[in-house]
Amino acid sequence: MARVYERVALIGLGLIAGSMAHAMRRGGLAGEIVGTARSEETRRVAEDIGLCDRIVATAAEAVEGADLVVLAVPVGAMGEVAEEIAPHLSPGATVTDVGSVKKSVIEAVSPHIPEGVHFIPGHPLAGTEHSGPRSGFAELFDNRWCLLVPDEGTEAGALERLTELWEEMGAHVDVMDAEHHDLVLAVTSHAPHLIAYTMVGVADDLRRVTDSEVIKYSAAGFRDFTRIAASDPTMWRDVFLTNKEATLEILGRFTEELFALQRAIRTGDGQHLHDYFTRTRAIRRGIIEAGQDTAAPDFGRSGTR
Ligand SMILES: NC(=O)c1ccc[n+]([C@@H]2O[C@H](COP(=O)([O-])OP(=O)(O)OC[C@H]3O[C@@H](n4cnc5c(N)ncnc54)[C@H](O)[C@@H]3O)[C@@H](O)[C@H]2O)c1
Ligand SMILES: O=C(O)C(=O)C[C@]1(C(=O)O)C=C[C@@H](O)C=C1
Repeated sequence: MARVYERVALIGLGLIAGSMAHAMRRGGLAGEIVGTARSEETRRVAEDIGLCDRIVATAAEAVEGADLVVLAVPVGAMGEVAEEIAPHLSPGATVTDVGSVKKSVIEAVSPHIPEGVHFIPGHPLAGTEHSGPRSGFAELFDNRWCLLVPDEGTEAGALERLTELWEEMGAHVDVMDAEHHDLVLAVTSHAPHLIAYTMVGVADDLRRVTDSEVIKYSAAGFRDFTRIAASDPTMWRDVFLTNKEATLEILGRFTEELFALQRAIRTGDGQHLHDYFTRTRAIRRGIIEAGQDTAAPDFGRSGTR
């Protein structure tokens, strides 16, 4: 047992906070885990399944005496939660978040952080399409990256302690600046989600138009799209609204490439298609060879809200 924090407050009790609760329990990393969620139903479910040591009604109450506060709500709600908890934070406490976008969360949260409290934004690169208090599991972060976004003023000791927590929860930790984070994630996560949402929408429209069985007989690749497109609508609405610039930049590039491939198909330019697919295949093989294919196993959990 390696206790890293005495009292951890989890604000928002969904997939990520729930998985953190399970992972902290697995490693004995927190003296006490206090949780809160906006909805009474979520708090009741969390209470029923014993997700935390204590469930309280408000975020203000949850952070009292906590040496770590984790904001695990949709990115669009981070600012209002930070404002609510600010007067109740203990001096010397660390506030972190797990939001999928970093620049906008920093802009929304930082102004509320009092003097003497450390704010170290974070983002575990691990998730599923499920959400809610029942969806979390201890293994979610095993062998996955967690990116931390300290600034020049971040106290080394506070960063070390948060790094230790994530490592003890199974993750590899890297440090990145917010702007770079948002661009990288636009490529690796945000644009792919939008493409999946679009592809499933197109198939659904087609089914209505032709009355064919597009979805019933969908092949494996499309099934993967439907998994991704089942992700939480509120979370993803907020991701696109807050990572607007980087996502639009990547979608612009994506559209250009798509047009080039479309043209190659129309003109019968097999060489272009073959070269393109050879290049992308090499990327996948490179990832496997470098041992970086750390996709988490599907534990088949279903989520409720
Ligand atoms: N799901 C993923 O794959 C994933 C991965 C990494 C990071 N994240 C990020 O983690 C955060 C939480 O995501 P999750 O998947 O755990 O979500 P979730 O939907 O499972 O849980 C979100 C929690 O926040 C609460 N909440 C929602 N709106 C709120 C508001 N306005 N004020 C207070 N509480 C509110 C909900 O009641 C719920 O308890 C998000 O910022 C998301 O971007 C998600
Ligand atoms: O596996 C999934 O379901 C995910 O989409 C997880 C995923 C990702 O894109 O990799 C989604 C959003 C996050 O911010 C981090 C991880």
